[in-house]
Amino acid sequence: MSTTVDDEQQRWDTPAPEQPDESSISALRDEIDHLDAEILRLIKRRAEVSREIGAARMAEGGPRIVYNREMDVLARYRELGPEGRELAMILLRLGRGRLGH
Ligand SMILES: C=C(O[C@@H]1C=C(C(=O)O)C=C[C@H]1O)C(=O)O
Repeated sequence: MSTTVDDEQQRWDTPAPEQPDESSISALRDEIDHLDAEILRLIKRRAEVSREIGAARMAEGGPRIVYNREMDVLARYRELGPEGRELAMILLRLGRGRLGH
């Protein structure tokens, strides 16, 4: 494909997209690392609480799963789209089994 004079002109006229510089990328990565640590902590705690409730309920002869509560959890993550549903399903699964195994 050959370039025309107009293409060349366009290239000069179009501002380069804003690129974060190295130091802002590094700061943003630090924020991601911090967020991941927090998310992991919260996920572990959620699984713990969920298993505690499940164990208490089963000790009283109740069911392991309460579907209407699980539907509420799925609805909560709906704003994230299909991935939100997957995420909610994973959170529910983590509350049932051994964490991370
Ligand atoms: C934690 C509970 O037990 C189970 C786990 C749930 C959860 O992890 O959110 C929701 C419903 C139940 O299937 C509960 O009943 O609230």
